[in-house]
Amino acid sequence: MDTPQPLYSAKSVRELDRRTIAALKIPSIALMKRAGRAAFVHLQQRWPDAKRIQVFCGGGNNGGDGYVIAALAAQKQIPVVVFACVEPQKLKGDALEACEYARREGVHIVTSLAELDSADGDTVIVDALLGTGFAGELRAPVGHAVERINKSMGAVLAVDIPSGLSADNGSAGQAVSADLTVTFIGRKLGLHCGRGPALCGQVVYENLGAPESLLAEVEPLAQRFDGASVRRLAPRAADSYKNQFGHVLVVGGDSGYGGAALMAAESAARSGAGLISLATRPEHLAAALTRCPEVMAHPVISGQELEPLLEGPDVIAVGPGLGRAPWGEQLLARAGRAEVPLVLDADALNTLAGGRVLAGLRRDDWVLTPHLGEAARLLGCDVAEVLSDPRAAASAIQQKFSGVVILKGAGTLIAHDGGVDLINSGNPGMASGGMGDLLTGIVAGLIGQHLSPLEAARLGVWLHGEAGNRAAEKGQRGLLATDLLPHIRQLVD
Ligand SMILES: NC(=O)C1=CN([C@@H]2O[C@H](COP(=O)(O)OP(=O)(O)OC[C@H]3O[C@@H](n4cnc5c(N)ncnc54)[C@H](O)[C@@H]3O)[C@@H](O)[C@H]2O)[C@@H](O)CC1
Ligand SMILES: [K+]
Repeated sequence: MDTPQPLYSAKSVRELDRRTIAALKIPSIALMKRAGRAAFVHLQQRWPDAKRIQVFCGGGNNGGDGYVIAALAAQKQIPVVVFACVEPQKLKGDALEACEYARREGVHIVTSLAELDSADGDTVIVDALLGTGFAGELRAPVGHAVERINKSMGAVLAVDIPSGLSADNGSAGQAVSADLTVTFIGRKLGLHCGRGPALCGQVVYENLGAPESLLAEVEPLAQRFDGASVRRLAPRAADSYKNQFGHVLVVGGDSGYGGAALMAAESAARSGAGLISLATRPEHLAAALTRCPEVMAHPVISGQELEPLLEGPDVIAVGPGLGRAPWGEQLLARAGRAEVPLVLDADALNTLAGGRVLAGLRRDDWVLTPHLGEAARLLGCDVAEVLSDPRAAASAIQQKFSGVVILKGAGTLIAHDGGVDLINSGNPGMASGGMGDLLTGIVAGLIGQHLSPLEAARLGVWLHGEAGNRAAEKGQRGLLATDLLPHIRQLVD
């Protein structure tokens, strides 16, 4: 199993920069030249036929990296022009030195956007306006440059981070939308959550020779897991029997929402759970048994009828299609007190947020799986606030309710009592109804197979996204949640 990758704040990366310079015993301009060279190598690999390069340079060291890139392009006889957002005579330190280097290589520098030709499809634009020094809202002159980059026809390489994106939390107002981001020294959390995945394009990490051991010296904001670093299920013994792999009960499916509960039940089954029960409205029974006869479907019309069904299972998933009517509230009130691990989703979360049911309950053995809207309700804030710092929001929900919190998104965050994890898997085709129900079923199915709630959350999130990627090979638009089911089965072993 690989170790997860640490993800840092801008402040921590600046600290890593300092430590790297000290450890390598090189002047800071030498590190800047390494950064520029690394970015330029990736530019040439990605766009070997680039006819011209426009470099947008800011007034700090991110701009300095840009001047180095421009110098290297000029050395290779590639037509290159720099737009200096901050006049060169105002530059200081390494950025000034890098600018002089570019000048010595004959790079043409302009200080007004009007002097810049419009970039066509053969142009590569280098965004070196703002890096880890960016804070607050984007100020005016930089905003015009960002607008110009985003409206142009050229491909865009962002140096270290797309300008305007927060390295700390992935929030962004006006920001560069890049095709490729080459990031240095420490991976920044903001590249991987919130708006980050949409703004960065492909992300490439270059450590610029920084010793690996340095990374452990600085506290990360989160750990990034992928298929190689999540704990997988152990192979099954030849003499296995079904009771060893957990009995999952799914509770949900009020009138009109029967499919949600059934999809959760079926995905728990495809994740390898030994036995699956479903407690749902009587009217959904026939459809459930037709679609998936392996599921033991029970009709429930009141909380009382659920009571005996709570005795058998090893894990209970509550919420898919539960609705917010008294029927769902009654079921949640009872299931929420069951003495086995729980997975709560959808209207179970909305009802929990309402505070009338399970008020004040904190459990170490439950997994809450909110999307942005549900997260906002759980915290009593609006979605914009969750988006402004998704990691902080996931942590705040975990602190309020305990257990494991999966905040779903392009970079899904998993908050637990040991910190925050992040997993990037999946694709925009998965923005369709039913996908969350599958995740709920998968996580419950994995807990049934003896992973801890946290391990099940990690593996479940990765597996769900990966199944989505495989299913999307035939196209993202029109991808249905049930299209993922065969892939879940292939990935779970
Ligand atoms: N420090 C180092 O050792 C290294 C730094 N490197 C580069 O340097 C970058 C960090 O450099 P700096 O710390 O100089 O910072 P940046 O260059 O990222 O940003 C500083 C500039 O941004 C402006 N700025 C800040 N907030 C703004 C806002 N809201 N609106 C408009 N302008 C704003 C500041 O006025 C200043 O001109 C990294 O991202 C990386 O690209 C690399 O060269 C590798 C080595
Ligand atoms: K940048």
